[in-house]
Amino acid sequence: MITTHNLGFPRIGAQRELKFALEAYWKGQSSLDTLKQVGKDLRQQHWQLQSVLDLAPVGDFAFYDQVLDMSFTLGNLPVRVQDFHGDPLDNYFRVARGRSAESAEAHAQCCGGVAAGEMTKWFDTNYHYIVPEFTANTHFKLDASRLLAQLAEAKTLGVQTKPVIIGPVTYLAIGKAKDDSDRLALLPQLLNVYAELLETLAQQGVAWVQVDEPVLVTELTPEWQHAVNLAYHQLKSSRVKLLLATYFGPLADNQYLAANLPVAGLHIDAINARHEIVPLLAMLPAHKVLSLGVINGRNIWKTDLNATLDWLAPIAERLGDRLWLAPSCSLLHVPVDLDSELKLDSEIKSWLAFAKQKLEELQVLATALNHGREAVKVALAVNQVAIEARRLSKRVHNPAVKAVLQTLTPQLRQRQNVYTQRAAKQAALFNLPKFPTTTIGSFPQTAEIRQARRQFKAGELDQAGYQAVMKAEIARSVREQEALGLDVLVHGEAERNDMVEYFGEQLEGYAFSQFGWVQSYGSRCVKPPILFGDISRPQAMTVQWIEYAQSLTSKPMKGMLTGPVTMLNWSFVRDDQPREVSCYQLALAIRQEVLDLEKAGIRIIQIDEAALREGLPLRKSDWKKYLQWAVASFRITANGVADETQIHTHMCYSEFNDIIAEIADMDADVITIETSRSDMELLDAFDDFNYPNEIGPGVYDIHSPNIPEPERMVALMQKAAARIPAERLWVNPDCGLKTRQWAEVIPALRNMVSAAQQLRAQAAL
Ligand SMILES: Nc1nc2c(c(=O)[nH]1)N[C@@H](CNc1ccc(C(=O)N[C@@H](CCC(=O)N[C@@H](CCC(=O)N[C@@H](CCC(=O)O)C(=O)O)C(=O)O)C(=O)O)cc1)CN2
Ligand code: MET
Ligand SMILES: [Zn+2]
Repeated sequence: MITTHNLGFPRIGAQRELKFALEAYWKGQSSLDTLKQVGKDLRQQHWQLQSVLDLAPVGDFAFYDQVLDMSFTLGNLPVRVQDFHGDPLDNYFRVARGRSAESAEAHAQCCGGVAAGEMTKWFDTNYHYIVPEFTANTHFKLDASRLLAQLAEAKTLGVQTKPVIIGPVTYLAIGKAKDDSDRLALLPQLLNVYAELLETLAQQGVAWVQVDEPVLVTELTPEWQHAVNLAYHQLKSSRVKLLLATYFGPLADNQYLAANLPVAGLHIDAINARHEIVPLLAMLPAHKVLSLGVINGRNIWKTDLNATLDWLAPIAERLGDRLWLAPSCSLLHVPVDLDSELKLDSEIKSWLAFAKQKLEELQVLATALNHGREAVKVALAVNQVAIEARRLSKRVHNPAVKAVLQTLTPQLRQRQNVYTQRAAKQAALFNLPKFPTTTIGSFPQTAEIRQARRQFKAGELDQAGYQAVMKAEIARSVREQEALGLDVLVHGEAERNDMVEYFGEQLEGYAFSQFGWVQSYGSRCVKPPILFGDISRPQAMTVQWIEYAQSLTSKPMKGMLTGPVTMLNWSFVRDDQPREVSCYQLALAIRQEVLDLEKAGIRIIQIDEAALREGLPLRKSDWKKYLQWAVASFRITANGVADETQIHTHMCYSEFNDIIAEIADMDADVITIETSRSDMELLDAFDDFNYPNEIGPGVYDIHSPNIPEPERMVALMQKAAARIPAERLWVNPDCGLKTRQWAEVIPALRNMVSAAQQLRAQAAL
């Protein structure tokens, strides 16, 4: 018999129950007990939904982040919070979110202000984890309380469980040595704690433990490969069986290593590494379980069950009981339940599967293999109809779009003249001061804005009423910016639910859900729009809003768009054509918007590519190909404008050293980037490369509620000016301000403008 299991379930809740419970608790509107109860209820519901499986995960639930949970399990808290007292969950939130010394919370006096842990994206997903911190003195100490409590909970409910933990090598690999010490030197000590953890679980009668080592799908140096070997040879004496889980890509060079580790089972992503499975069968020791991730855990399309069975049947024959089936990765990256979607077009809905539906698919596959396809004849037939309908649908294929794509010429990507010529014309037109100030686009998404949008969507507020509220917000943003004395203004993005979803809602070829929430970090979620067909732009998307904003001021108003690569990387995308084809289609659609903005007299246009750097393939050997079409797409979008029109782009959470040539090749007149947390070190890349165009290195971290001091921002800009000629520097925050409050934004920007004034005064000396 085939065993079915799951690697992880989305924990935010089908109606984002966890988000609302967390935010209520953080605002002091509910108790810790209430929050813990919500967590418990969600775990119970999620196990219930997974009861069709032979093994359900335990330990995949996290109140903020599963990596931070693991840090607590290993007793690896940053030094700055180690003497905290109070409830462990409060301390956990302090590490996650930081706390200012002025905070009104309990313990603010005795264990006061603390910086939040650094956040970075989890492999190539839009999920962000709290980076484990190490030093040469890091000492690990087991705290299994969370896992044991959840295990006990599951047992009471009669769930067949499989605890899930992050593996030791991945844990070290995704963390950061704060003192530049060698993280691998910590491995022997870390392994002792893992061994202790596994023994603790064995004592609870646990049979299998899933150990996630996604680092195996990246390029590993010999030292890291050796670490993998060392780790699992040391853990092999454990009394539990280990299922080593890899996902997000092929094992490639690590295949032999992974196949021969002394563990009882290996999980492979059979969506992204299908071609590796058959060769792997020959390599796999005869006793080992092979778990195949045959349902896509990163996308929302129905699985072609018949095709999957055709491929699986001989493998199942060969492996017998040793075959396990699962989604390719944790279902954290997909929404919970398609059944909640009552407004989604029924045809498109019939092509989709969310987490709950994916588990049902898994069940059908296992039944077909265990008992014959006859046993699930109806389910297979229904699936077949949906797969065929999608393949042939006229709504997916638009001949006009495909025809335009055939005519892409290199001229489309080329601006009329080089940067230096453009810059001279732009300087004459805008007449900006030195160190011009601007912001990245969004201003606070206030409760009023969200409420108006909710009422509009629910039909309680009509179009005119909604537009009036949004216009009032835009007017407020413009007023505030003028009062602050900023040089290049933005409209504030009040009308946008999200920088990606907003455009998805307006483009042909996209569908969007009501409840398709996916966690991005902590309590923050995104609802990735569903790119299902050929993309076109029926009408202008932003022009009216920007024109309105420009009408309120004589200062330049930046047009604000999301670029093609970011649209692609933060959407659920088609699996029936290469990503680059979808990207070029997006590029052409957004190019039209750029040209329409220009026609409307908007002379500065920002095209955000926040996800361009983040979308890099996990293996460096695949970078070149990706960057080639990603940069080409951006250039198609941006480069149709006159020399006088200034193109900005923006990227955040980025590291540029290894792709600086491609960033330069995007040829934006101005790029704004996140730099404040790295103390401008990031700019070394721009300096070494002799980056030719203008740069706005972020001078303050928008993730923190703290108000940045002018002195610190001046100092940061001076550091920047040591690397980049001052004539080419802009002054701006790290990223958009939508998650902040106006009460934080105003003083922060006031200080930023004051910093710019000081810099100008110094420059004039
Ligand atoms: N797609 C995307 N990815 C990104 C980013 C980003 O901005 N977008 N930024 C980076 C960091 N990630 C982030 C992800 C989400 C949020 C964020 O603020 N999300 C909001 C939701 C934004 C949204 O879609 N809002 C909708 C729906 C709001 C909502 O919850 N409405 C309530 C009603 C609210 C009310 O009546 O007050 C409801 O529907 O029940 C809207 O504004 O219309 C949240 O979780 O709170 C921020 C950063 C990286 N990845
Ligand atoms: N223009 C967008 C904003 O300011 C860019 C955000 S990048 C995640 O919110
Ligand atoms: Zn940003």
